[in-house]
Amino acid sequence: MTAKTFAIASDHAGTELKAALKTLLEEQGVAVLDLGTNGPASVDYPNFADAVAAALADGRAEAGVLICGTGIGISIAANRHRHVRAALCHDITTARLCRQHNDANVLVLGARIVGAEVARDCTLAFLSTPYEGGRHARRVAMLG
Ligand SMILES: O=C(CO)[C@H](O)[C@H](O)COP(=O)(O)O
Repeated sequence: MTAKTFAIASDHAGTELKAALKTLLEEQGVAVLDLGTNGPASVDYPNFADAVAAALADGRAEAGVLICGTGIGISIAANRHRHVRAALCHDITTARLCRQHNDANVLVLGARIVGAEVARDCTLAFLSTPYEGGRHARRVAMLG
């Protein structure tokens, strides 16, 4: 992943994890565009998936991180956008393979499912793993 700027967003279930991952990304030299939410008030995760999708579409960011309670709803919402390949990851292996095989451009995490250390490992793997292309390119092209 060669993204210079990551867009990051979560619903109310993911604000604490979002803050931690924002710091982690910045420590890795990545610029972070924080699209909320930033308080404890209950919000609707599709709006935050749409915000990250819009940032990718208009070039404000090259990749994204999305977080909700399970990661499921926000990944469903994100993948409604044809330019988004959002991957819900639960461990370092899925975070690595979603880059190598799927050229995922959005990492999705469930804040109520994975612990903070696993989420950090997933983020670092996502950040550091390049897309392999080759046989995967034909399949990824079929997604768009
Ligand atoms: O995981 C989620 C969607 O997939 C949401 O974070 C979850 O549904 C929010 O639930 P609640 O309103 O009870 O906090």
